[in-house]
Amino acid sequence: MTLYRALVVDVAANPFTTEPSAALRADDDAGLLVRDGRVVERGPYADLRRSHPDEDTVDLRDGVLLPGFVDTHVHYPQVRAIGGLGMPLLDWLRDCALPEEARLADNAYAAVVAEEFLDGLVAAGTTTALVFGSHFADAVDTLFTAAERRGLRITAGQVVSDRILRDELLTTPEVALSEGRKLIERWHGQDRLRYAVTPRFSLSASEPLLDVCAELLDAADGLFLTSHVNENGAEVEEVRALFPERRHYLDTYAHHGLVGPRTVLAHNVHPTDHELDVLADARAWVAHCPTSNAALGSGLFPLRRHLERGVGVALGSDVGAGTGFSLVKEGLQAYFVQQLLGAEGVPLSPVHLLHLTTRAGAEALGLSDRVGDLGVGKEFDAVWLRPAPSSTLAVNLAHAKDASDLLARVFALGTPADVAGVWSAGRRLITASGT
Ligand SMILES: O=c1[nH]c(=O)c2nc[nH]c2[nH]1
Ligand SMILES: [Zn+2]
Repeated sequence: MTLYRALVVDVAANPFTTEPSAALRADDDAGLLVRDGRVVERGPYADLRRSHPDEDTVDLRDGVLLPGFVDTHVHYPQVRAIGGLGMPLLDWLRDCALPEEARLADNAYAAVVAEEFLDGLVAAGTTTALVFGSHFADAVDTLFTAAERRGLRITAGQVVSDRILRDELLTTPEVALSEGRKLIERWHGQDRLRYAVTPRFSLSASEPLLDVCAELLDAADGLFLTSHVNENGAEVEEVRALFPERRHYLDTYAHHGLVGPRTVLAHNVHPTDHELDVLADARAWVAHCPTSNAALGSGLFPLRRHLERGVGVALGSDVGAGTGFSLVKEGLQAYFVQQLLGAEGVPLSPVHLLHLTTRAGAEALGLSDRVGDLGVGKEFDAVWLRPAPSSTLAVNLAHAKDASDLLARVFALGTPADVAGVWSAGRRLITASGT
């Protein structure tokens, strides 16, 4: 067993339904006793030390210990495609993302990209992610192999499309079914890995391919479905033209039985009220990706309408349209967007931001009994933020008046450079750069 000593800050209840100050749990000089990767006791360090005098202590008092971040939407083959600014979605896909994604046909290339991608997650303090895979089955296999080696909690799948994209990225319903089945058999439920059926978006998926997605979703218990929806005005119009019989964009998925409690759809910047009702009834989740939405000019996310209609929302970095792996940055950008919406926005407190970056993601991924906070019984997935001495963040942390104020300063100023340690199920993770 190991005893961790730190200022521990996490969220113990949903601040959208509980008073944020009551949802916040902040323990100064706390002890977390970890056995077999799980938190088995939490309390004042002095008490735990007294009752466990022989356990090793890891002293993390310099800085703050948070639950590992949960990224509910991030693209593995786009780690080298970050920073393509100045283009709307469909141009960005054509000129920036898809040429890079095509390179993963070479599995040696994919193996290097997989390590860069996982390094990016870990360096940003992300320990759990729902990952958009590659169009190439071998590259997806490579990602799972690398994630298993590191002990990260990854849900991912092969991206499938059979129209509109460049030829190398297209499959057929028959091939998608057979490759998907093999990947599910090999990886779903293996260690901390699970499979997500992943039509890229209905713009690039025919009705027969969406039928195959439904068939794959039935191939094992606990499979996830992830895709994109309602991201950009031109995209929504094109989907409408391609699916004249469907009521709206969401219906292109719902019609095939693809919208349920293990569905996570990215963006949803432009939903109709009926789509929000369908999502809420299905208990499906939306991955809000605020830096991506700003970078591509997709729009300002209507969080208030999602909350009022009962749709669950978590956060995604959406690398590479998003501007990096940091969920701290996504949290800050989510806050900015709601501020910019004025009376239509939801004023987000620092507790909301920590909730959106940790607990909400765990819930979206059906993992809230295991990760998302650092309570007793949860796995020790944690990120230790320790800013460089006399950095602006260090100065601000030293002058925070309470835990909520400290979180506000973390979200305003924190970057991956402040991540000094990351643990996944009690195991310390190391990146290529030595985090
Ligand atoms: O932000 C996005 N990134 C993508 O890679 C993508 N593909 C379809 N729709 C998308 N949106
Ligand atoms: Zn995306």
